[in-house]
Amino acid sequence: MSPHLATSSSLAPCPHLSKARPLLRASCSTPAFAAAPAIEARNLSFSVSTRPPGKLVHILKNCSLCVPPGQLWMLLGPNGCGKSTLLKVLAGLLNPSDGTMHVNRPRSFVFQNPDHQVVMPTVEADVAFGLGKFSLTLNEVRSRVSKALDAVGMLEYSQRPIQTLSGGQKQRVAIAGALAEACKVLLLDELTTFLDENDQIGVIKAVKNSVAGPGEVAALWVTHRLEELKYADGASYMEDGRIVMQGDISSVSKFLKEKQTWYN
Ligand SMILES: Nc1ncnc2c1ncn2[C@@H]1O[C@H](COP(=O)(O)OP(=O)(O)OP(=O)(O)O)[C@@H](O)[C@H]1O
Repeated sequence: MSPHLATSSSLAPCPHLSKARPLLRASCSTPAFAAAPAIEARNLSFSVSTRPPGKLVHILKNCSLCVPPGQLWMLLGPNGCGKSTLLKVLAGLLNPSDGTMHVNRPRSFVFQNPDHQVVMPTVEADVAFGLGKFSLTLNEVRSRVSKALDAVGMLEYSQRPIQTLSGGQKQRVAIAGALAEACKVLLLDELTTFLDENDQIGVIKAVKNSVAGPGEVAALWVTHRLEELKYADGASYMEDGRIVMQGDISSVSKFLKEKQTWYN
């Protein structure tokens, strides 16, 4: 399942963005995106064919987005609008039916349920788990594990049994595992859904710290929670399979506030 790779570095503006709405600042052709984007999608569509009578269901419709390296972007939208599907397409877990994309490698997908991503008995062993495929010395493994755990604020937990961790701490260990493998893109699917407020903030801060580090990591974070928007560098808002608005946080927040006013 290899995704289509785009060769161009510019993004066409989203065709579904109303001209009356705030400026689309996620276009890779704007000066803010002078660096090559870490994630670039152009007019991605994804459809599935249902069982008899074989109707084609269009889940993603011409989605374009752009995330620069070293930034955290959020993907927002109501239930069922296609956020997780878009993330899975970007992760290479689903093949788009149309459109092109480029995602820096290695890329890591972190799932919603914290218990689905930790596999080893201790924190340190879990973060080191994926490093077996590289030819690293023991010292190199230790160094990568320590740096990754430090980035997510979990260094002091390195010897802890995994089952003693909270959900958010498990998420942070999963992110550390990706960082230890020098991942360039983190695709994060509603990580905070099952977490209490403390754990939620701990995970967001861990992701912020990961993208702020020297590795030029980019993160795309799917969420329902508007209060998480303030931690992001930018956001895309989806409805019914389309990205209808994207840009910096103040533009997206203003757009969402106006939208609430329209509905109330
Ligand atoms: N394999 C599939 N076959 C049919 N419909 C699907 C399939 N996968 C997803 N869908 C539908 O596509 C839509 C988008 O699903 P998706 O999980 O991407 O939305 P979402 O925005 O992440 O939702 P939520 O916020 O509730 O997690 C939903 O209506 C879902 O039922």
